[in-house]
Amino acid sequence: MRKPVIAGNWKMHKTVSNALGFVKELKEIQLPSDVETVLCAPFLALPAMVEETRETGIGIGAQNAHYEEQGAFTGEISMPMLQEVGVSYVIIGHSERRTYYNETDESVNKKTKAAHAHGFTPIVCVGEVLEEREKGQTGEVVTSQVKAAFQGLSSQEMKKTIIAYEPVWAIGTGKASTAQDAEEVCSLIRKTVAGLFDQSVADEVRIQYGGSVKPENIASFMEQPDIDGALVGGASLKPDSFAALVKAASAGGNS
Ligand SMILES: O=C(CO)COP(=O)(O)O
Repeated sequence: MRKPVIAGNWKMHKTVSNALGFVKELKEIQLPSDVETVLCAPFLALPAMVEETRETGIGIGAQNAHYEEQGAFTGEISMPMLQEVGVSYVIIGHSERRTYYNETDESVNKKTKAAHAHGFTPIVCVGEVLEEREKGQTGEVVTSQVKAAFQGLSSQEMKKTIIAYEPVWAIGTGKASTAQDAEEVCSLIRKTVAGLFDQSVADEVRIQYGGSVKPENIASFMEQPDIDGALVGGASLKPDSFAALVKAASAGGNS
């Protein structure tokens, strides 16, 4: 059984005090223990969030990191820096970073390896843009991103990696993929992992859907056999909405 994993990606939202206020409110809500719960926050908020979530079961993640340990990379943050403050997850290859910050399949691969080398759980994002979907290239695009991202990983590293399938046209648009279309791609991703490694690795790896996930539509995604959770932007910014997502992903449902 794969443990469902719900991760909030706050993107460039929340000051340190906003972030702490969120966590304090979230701690007042009883969250199910059968769902892995992660908050990926701006770098500045991470140390305080790690402290505030100790012994809560809530994991804290960064939204990016450099693959080099240190060096002349003005403005960047390295994995050892994140490791020291107690961060456990790192999002890699988000489409916004691929689009605006020149993230490539090659840098995604290097970052994924670096994340494992420092004991993080990477959340590696893949997904097609609208034009690729319209041309019927979704399968081809996503397969090639998966192959490039995980080249050279050990089976153990692959099993620990979380893959987030985020069709770019569904991000922040309010137009989520249908659950069936998302399942089709997530199933293809799992088959691709089986081809790169083996079936037992593919059976363990967790695949999230991301793109306009809300408390109202998350159940339809969680019902799919190859979807093990969600990576959520907008709907993760308020504690009650985020908690509703986590509860809906529990085997107990959202009742
Ligand atoms: O990009 C996303 C999560 O990484 C999805 O964002 P939205 O949930 O706001 O569509």
